[in-house]
Amino acid sequence: MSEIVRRDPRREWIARNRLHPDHERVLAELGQSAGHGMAATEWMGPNGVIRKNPHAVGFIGPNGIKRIDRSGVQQAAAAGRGAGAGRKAAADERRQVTIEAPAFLVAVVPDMPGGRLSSHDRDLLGLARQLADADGERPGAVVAVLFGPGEGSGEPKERAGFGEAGIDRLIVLDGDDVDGYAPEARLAALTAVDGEFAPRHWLFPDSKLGGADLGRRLSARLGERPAAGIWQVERDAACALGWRCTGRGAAGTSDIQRALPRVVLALAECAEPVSETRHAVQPLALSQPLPPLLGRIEDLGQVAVDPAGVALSEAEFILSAGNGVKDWEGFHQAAKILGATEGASRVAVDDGFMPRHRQVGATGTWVTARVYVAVGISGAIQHLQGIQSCDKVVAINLDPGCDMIKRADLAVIGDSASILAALVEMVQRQREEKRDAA
Ligand SMILES: Cc1cc2nc3c(=O)[nH]c(=O)nc-3n(C[C@H](O)[C@H](O)[C@H](O)COP(=O)(O)OP(=O)(O)OC[C@H]3O[C@@H](n4cnc5c(N)ncnc54)[C@H](O)[C@@H]3O)c2cc1C
Repeated sequence: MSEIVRRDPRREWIARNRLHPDHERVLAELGQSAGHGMAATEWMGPNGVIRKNPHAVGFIGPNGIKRIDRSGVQQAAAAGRGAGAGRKAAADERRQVTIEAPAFLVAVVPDMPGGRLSSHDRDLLGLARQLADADGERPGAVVAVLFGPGEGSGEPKERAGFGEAGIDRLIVLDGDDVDGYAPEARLAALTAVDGEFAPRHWLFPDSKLGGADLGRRLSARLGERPAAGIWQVERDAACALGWRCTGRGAAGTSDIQRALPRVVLALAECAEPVSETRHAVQPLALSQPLPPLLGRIEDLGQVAVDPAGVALSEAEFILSAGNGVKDWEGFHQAAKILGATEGASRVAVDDGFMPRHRQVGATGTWVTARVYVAVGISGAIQHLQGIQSCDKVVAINLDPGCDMIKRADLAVIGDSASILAALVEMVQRQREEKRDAA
């Protein structure tokens, strides 16, 4: 047999094409995968020369600047999309960690928008783990403090991923008092937690969803000067708690370094979310029930807004139209019935079907919706860049091989007009049944 190494141009092409469904498998076969579904940044080529894969490091951020991918979501998702079984196996491979007698506690108060951990919450839990696990001899435990329905009312489905997010202990503070917008009651509840468990650190997401406000209130109550806008935490023996932090200051124009205080308000991407361990999520409870509080704020509930008036960058649910939409009346009707904000591909905008401010993508708006439904959009790289922060992507398309289907978490193959019509009919029927039942 000849010793000559034969090249396979097709496999090499797949190895270069990150969107190809077999990309991860072929990378692994060629020894260019770092395992756990992520592309390696460096490997040795057939002639002994070290090769670098510049694409494996980071992604383009919302402001167009290349960022380090701290979330691991893109790579994990890319790996998982091609092989659902692979993703399950990766999840099962996580090391189980139970911290029986923690040396200290790190408390995290996640925003939980829509009742689920957001990516910002997961970054924060990653930061909490960094602080808790720094001393292998005397590890701390990460305790998440949630406001919401108690354990007695059943385990919500969303809590299933808490262990994977890095939570060792869970305190659920429930009751009508802390429900909805109730900063006074929530502050009183957190003060009670502080009094009883005295966590070494309190971590809040520095976000407009509640964390920024609550964190500042708790700092004032505890008499601690908080560190806000934190994006990096590093060990520093010279600091009182052994850590130094860097945060955005001066209206976001410069970085400020200081010793890490007890109360920390951290930005998204402050740390990598937990990816290798699964934690115990043991329930913790206050020994005393929360005292009744005479609140001065009354939450009158949420105000319904017209989704059509919501800016794309703030929309949680987007129905986006591309060149594959032919029935525009049906599309607008579907967006109205589903309560979705409308988006569009550049082609739909250039063709005059949608206004320019509805364009999603590199030269349009970078969106962060929890659900993004792409109707008749092929998934050009410029469009995919604009939706990389979306939680769940649903694609409706005739072409099962298009890039949007590869990116999607759920794909529906078929004609956009008939699928949207069927969806509208189903939603309307369900609403009528609910009305009849009421
Ligand atoms: C510098 C530059 C910047 C750009 N910036 C952006 C940007 O910000 N945003 C952006 O979107 N694009 C941008 N583009 C354009 C981008 O490259 C693509 O051309 C564009 O996104 C394609 O739009 P589309 O997917 O709607 O259309 P197409 O590529 O034509 O895809 C139409 C899709 O609809 C499907 N389809 C057809 N009929 C049906 C049917 N009846 N039912 C269901 N599916 C159907 C097809 O299978 C296909 O997948 C940019 C391009 C350049 C060069």
